[in-house]
Amino acid sequence: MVMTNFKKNDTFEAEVIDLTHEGQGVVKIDQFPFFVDNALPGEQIKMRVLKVGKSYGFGRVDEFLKQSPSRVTSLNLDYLRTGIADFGHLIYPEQLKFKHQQVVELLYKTAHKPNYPVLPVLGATETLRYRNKAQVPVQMVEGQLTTGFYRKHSHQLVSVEDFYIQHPEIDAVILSLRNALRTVHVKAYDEQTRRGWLRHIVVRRGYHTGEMMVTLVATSAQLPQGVDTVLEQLKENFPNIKSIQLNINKSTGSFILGKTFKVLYGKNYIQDTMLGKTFQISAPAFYQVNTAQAERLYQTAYDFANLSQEDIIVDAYSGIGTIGLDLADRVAQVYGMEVIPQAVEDAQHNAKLNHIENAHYEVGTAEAIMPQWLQKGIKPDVIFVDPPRKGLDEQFIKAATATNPRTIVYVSCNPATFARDVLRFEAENYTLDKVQPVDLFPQTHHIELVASFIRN
Ligand SMILES: C[S@@+](CC[C@H](N)C(=O)[O-])C[C@H]1O[C@@H](n2cnc3c(N)ncnc32)[C@H](O)[C@@H]1O
Repeated sequence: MVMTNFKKNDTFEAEVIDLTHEGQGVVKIDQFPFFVDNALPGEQIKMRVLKVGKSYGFGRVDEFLKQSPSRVTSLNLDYLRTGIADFGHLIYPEQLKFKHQQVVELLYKTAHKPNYPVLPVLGATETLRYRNKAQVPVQMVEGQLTTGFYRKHSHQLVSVEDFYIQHPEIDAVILSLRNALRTVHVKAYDEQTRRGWLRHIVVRRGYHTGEMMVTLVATSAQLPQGVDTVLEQLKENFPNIKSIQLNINKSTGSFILGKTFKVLYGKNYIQDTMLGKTFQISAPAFYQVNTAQAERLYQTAYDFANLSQEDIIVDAYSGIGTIGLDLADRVAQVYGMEVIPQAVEDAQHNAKLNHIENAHYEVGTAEAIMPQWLQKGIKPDVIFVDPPRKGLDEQFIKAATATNPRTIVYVSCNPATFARDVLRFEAENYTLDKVQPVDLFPQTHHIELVASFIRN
């Protein structure tokens, strides 16, 4: 019988038998599972019970009795506590094995495909300091404006100066800004009292160009005294900064960005290149955070598509047009759709910037626009989809498959929703062909993949 009369602070000696997809160790005491931070499979630990629920509990490591040879012992544990690097305690080759196994298991459990031959994960060369974007919360800690990251599942700020997986110039801008804002006594927003001005600092940096954009997310358009001088100094110290913007977010919710942007310095975008094409990226638009690995991801997507010069292509969930514009020279026409209007403006501008005349982008949801294109008689040979974490909408899948493309190439940042969508494509007579995970997020539990479906 499963024993459930555990109490807080009970201690047990146990072996860690597994890892959850978010990087917690799994321990079973009398069949009852506990999830334990900073514990790796194969490790023997003395575990202290923190919390007990009906069917599982949480524990913490009081002492390691035996550590795993795959453990990174030098990791600053704040990176685990905040989730900045929730796999950072595991050596990189083991991270890749675990991510591969996760995709195999999801295809088995959700899509009923035992032992699917998922290709080995394309690992990154740069496994640290690779992120081209930071979104850093700001809070008053002991009376001082502080930048850092929230402790997992909370809004309690842990002060961080070295963000470990972000480009060092991004960290330097955040630190310099924090120090200067302290000198002019800017107050961070307080979620309880709803007072204070600054909520987040968002920094983007083009991987190939080095161009930087700094966005201050604040509660009002009125700059507190001294901020204009701080920003003047910042752009002098960091000549790579080409854009400084203010984003107004008055809400009480947890969305980082509000709807209104105001340019304080320079342009309302920065530029970067991907696979040799130039892209304008505006503040609200999506741009993959690991450019080097995203280039390998897109290259794999093109290889899976077997493109020919006569092909008509749909680039669904197109963002600023990266997937469609990088391949436009190799095909007849590209049609893209995307829900964020500024991203579509970027895509249209990016087509011009790269002298591309055969790419057309529309604002709207993929699930609304794909049925319209079906009605209009657009007949794509290949459809690329790159949805957010929630995956594809059923209405989109029905309309997309009804246009009868020979191949559908699916770029996914969430293997769980991808596995669900595999069943939906199979119901419409498309068979899963190749699955290639690509690690865009070293040191974290996130995994990206590209897959192809072939018409039966
Ligand atoms: C993972 S990003 C991919 C963007 C682009 N393909 C790239 O590689 O940079 C997903 C994109 O889908 C957009 N999006 C979210 N929901 C959408 C929907 N229902 N219809 C169309 N686009 C949507 C987001 O704004 C975002 O730009």
